[in-house]
Amino acid sequence: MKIQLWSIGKENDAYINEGIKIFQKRLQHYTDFDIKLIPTVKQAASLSIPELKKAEGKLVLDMLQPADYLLALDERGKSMSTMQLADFVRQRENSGTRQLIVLIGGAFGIDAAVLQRAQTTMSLSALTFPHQIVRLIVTEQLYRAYTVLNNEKYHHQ
Ligand SMILES: C[S@@+](CC[C@H](N)C(=O)[O-])C[C@H]1O[C@@H](n2cnc3c(N)ncnc32)[C@H](O)[C@@H]1O
Repeated sequence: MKIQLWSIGKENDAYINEGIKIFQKRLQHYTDFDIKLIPTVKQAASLSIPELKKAEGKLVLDMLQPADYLLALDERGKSMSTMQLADFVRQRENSGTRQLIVLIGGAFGIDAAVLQRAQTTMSLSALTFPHQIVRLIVTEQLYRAYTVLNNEKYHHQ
């Protein structure tokens, strides 16, 4: 299964990038994993927040393939333990999902139309994190999930 982490927003600051690269490299031992940063829409400054969310949502919806499984990250979503995340990944692999898209929203979150398209919406906690930090957490948690699925020590040491 290919996993793509899509994130609306700018390049990572160097200190975040360093961490992401470490876990991205480790995760790539287990699965085909890639990160795509989606720049916000050009006219962002002239849009209201709902208009901006809708425009960003349209960008994402246009990029998705019908068979893609969409896991949206939203603080109001379903919370999962690491073991539940590992189970989720296993289920996706067993169900023949070819591409799992993990989506991180922009500064104002993910538009309702995209949340509706998502098969699963996951919360990392009730706290709001900056999207760059979410990129790092998700990359590490996916790596952690794969170490669980492969009976590696990382999660239990
Ligand atoms: C700065 S946050 C946007 C917060 C926005 N005000 C909202 O209410 O959704 C940017 C993105 O990071 C992700 N994010 C931040 N905190 C999160 C959390 N606790 N759980 C899951 N995703 C989170 C979400 O994808 C969110 O769209």
